[in-house]
Amino acid sequence: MNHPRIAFIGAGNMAASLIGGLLAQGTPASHIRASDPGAEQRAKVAAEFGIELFESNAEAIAGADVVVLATKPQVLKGVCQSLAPNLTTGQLIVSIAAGIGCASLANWLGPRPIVRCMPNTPALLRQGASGLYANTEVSAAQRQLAEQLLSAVGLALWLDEEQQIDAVTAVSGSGPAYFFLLIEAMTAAGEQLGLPRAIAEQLTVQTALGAARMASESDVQAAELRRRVTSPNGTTEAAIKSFQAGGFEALVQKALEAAATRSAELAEQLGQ
Ligand SMILES: NC(=O)C1=CN([C@@H]2O[C@H](COP(=O)(O)OP(=O)(O)OC[C@H]3O[C@@H](n4cnc5c(N)ncnc54)[C@H](OP(=O)(O)O)[C@@H]3O)[C@@H](O)[C@H]2O)C=CC1
Ligand SMILES: O=C(O)[C@@H]1CCC=N1
Repeated sequence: MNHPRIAFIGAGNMAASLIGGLLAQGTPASHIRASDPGAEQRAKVAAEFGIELFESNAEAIAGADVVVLATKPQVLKGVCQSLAPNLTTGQLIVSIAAGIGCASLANWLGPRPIVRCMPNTPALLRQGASGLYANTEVSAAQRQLAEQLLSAVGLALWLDEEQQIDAVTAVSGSGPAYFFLLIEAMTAAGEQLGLPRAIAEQLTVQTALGAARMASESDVQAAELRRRVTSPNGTTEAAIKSFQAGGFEALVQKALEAAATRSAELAEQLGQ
């Protein structure tokens, strides 16, 4: 297999998840480089993954086919402006930053092939989910390259409209945190009901895993899978009625709208 050379600008949480997933999929460590200003962070990532880390962004991107922008959105403008003179034609930019649009990136980097992507941290286990959007400078081969990169770490779906990235951010980019919150809450509730914490946690996590696998692997819709657990006038019905009395679906809708709105706000505040 022809492995592309990938440089990560910023070696924080999301970059580490992608790097771990790529290595697990078989990308050689010699094909992945990263840069980060923190000496401790560089040492940690180098020790964990056996890849080369750089203090200088310019050094990290030398010879890369793909440059992944993986800093916080708040510092991205400066990062792009200082990176621009060091980029070579043909290098594909993949930005994973929330909010920041292709037009802003092209303003800061110059007209270039840019893929905007919203991944998520389960990429570490090659169970990620990403939405991708390509600007008009991206060639068919580069589109394939971006897809190869993201599908190596999980599901990768192309979007027709850039604006849809806000919704992807709300659903799957931030999504793992919602499930972790539910795991935390169910564990705490199990403990309140008299289980030792470790048992409550193991049961909760295994239940989440089992439910996700059933939803993913069976042909049956989630609503039907739920119905099969819910005996008439039984225990599940009691719990679900309680969730719904508290406005569960409306609350989820509101939470995802807040995430999408924040993504659009980041674009407005930081995209100039
Ligand atoms: N975390 C997630 O689940 C997801 C995150 N994203 C996006 O990924 C991006 C990174 O998020 P996340 O990994 O959580 O953030 P982190 O803060 O964990 O990682 C960003 C890293 O970039 C470093 N950095 C800061 N300035 C520079 C610079 N000038 N050049 C190179 N590196 C720099 C930071 O160092 P220092 O800490 O010293 O400043 C930090 O180590 C964000 O844009 C976010 O929107 C997208 C999808 C999911
Ligand atoms: O919370 C954030 O802003 C980033 C983007 C998606 C997940 N984490």
